[in-house]
Amino acid sequence: MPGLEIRTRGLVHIYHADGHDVAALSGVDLHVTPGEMVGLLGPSGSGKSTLMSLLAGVLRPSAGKVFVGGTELSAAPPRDLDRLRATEIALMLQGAGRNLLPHATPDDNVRFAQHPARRAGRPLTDPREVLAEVGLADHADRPLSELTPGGLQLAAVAVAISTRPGLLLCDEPTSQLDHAARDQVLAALAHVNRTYGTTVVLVTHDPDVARVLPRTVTIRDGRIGGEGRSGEEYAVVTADGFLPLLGHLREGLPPGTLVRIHEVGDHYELRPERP
Ligand SMILES: Nc1ncnc2c1ncn2[C@@H]1O[C@H](COP(=O)(O)OP(=O)(O)OP(=O)(O)O)[C@@H](O)[C@H]1O
Repeated sequence: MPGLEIRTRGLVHIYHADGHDVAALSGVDLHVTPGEMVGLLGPSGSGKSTLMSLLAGVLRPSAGKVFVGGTELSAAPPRDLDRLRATEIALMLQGAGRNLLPHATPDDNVRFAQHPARRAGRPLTDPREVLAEVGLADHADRPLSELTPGGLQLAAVAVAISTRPGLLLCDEPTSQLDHAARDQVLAALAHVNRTYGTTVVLVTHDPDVARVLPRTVTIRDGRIGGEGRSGEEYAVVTADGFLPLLGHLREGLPPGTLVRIHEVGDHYELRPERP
């Protein structure tokens, strides 16, 4: 199916654990157009995995809205969410093994992942063809134990794309892989994005991966802290008119710094008051 659009409005997610509330996301407004390939960056604990779970309909937001394609996930009944996850939205969890049946072959894994879509009568691609697309044609019938870490991750990609989803969400798909395997996994994701127009969102900590993506979104403290487009870094004005400082500016402008903003021709200058 064609790529799905993502829109979030004021997305807030609070975990309640051990009598504490943890605000993982504090107002995220994100728009991803159909067929985009976007990297999600940000320090550990900034809320990336939480955002992925909300985009997959695995979690419901505490406040705000999530739209994927024509569906408001934040309001959809569990049955609709189950159907979407079985057919149109694929979530690759961090760690290839969490996405695979350990005692089955790659071919069996793809076939198993296609089962709900098959029952729903959707047309499906032959598992062999799906595996060939990610470069695993020769490993279709091998036990998973014979696959390299890169091979396992490619098998997880095959499982994720087995129903030709419109949205592919990947949580750190290249972590703990050597450079060659990382590039193979990235190439497989880029192939799916280019060939089928699948919208791809992937979390990464790897600057080399971020560099080759057309767009990156950085999450910081549960908010969008900046965007990168073709190697250029941008701050993004929030829906309520705030402008987060980009990482390196934060160091020079500690909390409480008074900053004057001057309009100079076609641009603006920030002038901090120095004590
Ligand atoms: N199930 C949970 N219960 C309670 N708090 C949670 C839970 N999951 C995540 N958190 C907290 O929510 C915040 C955001 O976590 P999240 O996993 O979304 O961040 P992340 O950016 O994906 O981190 P990492 O890069 O380490 O995977 C963190 O403070 C984390 O401790």
